[in-house]
Amino acid sequence: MRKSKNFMHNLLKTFKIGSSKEGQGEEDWERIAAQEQKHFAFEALVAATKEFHPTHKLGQGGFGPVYRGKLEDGREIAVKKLSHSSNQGKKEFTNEARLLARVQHRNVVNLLGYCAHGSEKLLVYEYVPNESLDKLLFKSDSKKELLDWKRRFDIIAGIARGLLYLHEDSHSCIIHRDIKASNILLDDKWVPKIADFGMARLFPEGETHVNTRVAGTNGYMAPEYVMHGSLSKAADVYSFGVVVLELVTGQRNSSFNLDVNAHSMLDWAYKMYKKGRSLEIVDPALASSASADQVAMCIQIGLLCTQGDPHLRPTMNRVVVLLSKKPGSLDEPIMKPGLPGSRYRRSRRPPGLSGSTGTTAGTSGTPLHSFGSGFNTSSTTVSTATTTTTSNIASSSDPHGKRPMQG
Ligand SMILES: Nc1ncnc2c1ncn2[C@@H]1O[C@H](COP(=O)(O)OP(=O)(O)OP(=O)(O)O)[C@@H](O)[C@H]1O
Repeated sequence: MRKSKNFMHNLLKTFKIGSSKEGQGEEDWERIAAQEQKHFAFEALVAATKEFHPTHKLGQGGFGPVYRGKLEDGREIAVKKLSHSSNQGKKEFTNEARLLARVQHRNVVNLLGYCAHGSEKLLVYEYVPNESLDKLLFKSDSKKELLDWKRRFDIIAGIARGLLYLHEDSHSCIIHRDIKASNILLDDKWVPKIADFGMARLFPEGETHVNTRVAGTNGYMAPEYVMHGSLSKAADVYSFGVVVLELVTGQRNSSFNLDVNAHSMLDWAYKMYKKGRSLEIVDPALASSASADQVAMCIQIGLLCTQGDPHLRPTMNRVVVLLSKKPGSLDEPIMKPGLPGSRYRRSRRPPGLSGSTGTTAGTSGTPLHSFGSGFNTSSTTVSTATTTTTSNIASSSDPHGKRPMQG
């Protein structure tokens, strides 16, 4: 479904994105926007957020604070306020407005409207109550318990559908460029919503990749993008694969420390998979809820998506199909994750060959806890890696682990 062209047009005009015809005054777009009910009066947002009261603050993004609010009609909203000081933020802010105005999908956060009031610029979203995935997965053990396997699997499937929509089904291809756990919001029914389109790019029709300056988050960026600025849908697929493995392991890729011989969670996951011990990487919090074959399938999908060669990664279309299939019919990941040094070098084994190496044990419906001692991941030892992974390449200079947006 598309949002109305008028909404898009008026939004662009509001933030002065693109060209605007001379002579069309502010009254014009105010009038049309009011008709569409997409333009929010500043006063309404002030009232909804109790004058942007600190207790209503949900967090601080790259371009400014986000506040929770309630409109007079009862709708709950999240309001992003552009910081006056941030030039970088202004660019991301307008980019987010421009791209989100084009999309509408169950798994993409819904932009309800916008407000420009003097120097104030604000975006108004549906409020997504269950916080971002990183807060649940990495920041508190009690919250982690809320994410049983069924929820995690549904989250994986939902993000996959949202990304497929952005890549293939919205009216032009959108590459998100910053898929990560903190940009996945969860609603009251645990439906995942892809958020934060500050760095997203519209992709030229007919192009398979473009070269661009690197901007993204450590631990989630594909090696060909980090090393060569080569951006394609496969870069989002890579980041998605990282999120899948983070959901399975409960470990953040960029700050992994369970195994001193592994450079990152991805490196660890791949090595354990190759040893046929992949169930040992599963988050202990999932012991009673996960089924081994479904978990094994997700590990394999995560590893397929994070292969160093972008051509070997599945498309999001393929991922959605794989997730809907019965486990056991997947290709083998034939290449290690995030290997910039051996870019495009293929294994002699053809893709799709399912050899015995690295396959995971499990029969249909077998609960994970019946696989015995596999959960003691801290005692795992693996051979010394000679490869460098994405998380080692990207420097970590800010608390968000985010590289600055350069272009
Ligand atoms: N629609 C929403 N509903 C509920 N919470 C939201 C919504 N949008 C954003 N938030 C919360 O507001 C905070 C800031 O979000 P924002 O997307 O601006 O930045 P971020 O992703 O945390 O950081 P960065 O910009 O560095 O990636 C986050 O904690 C996020 O969970």
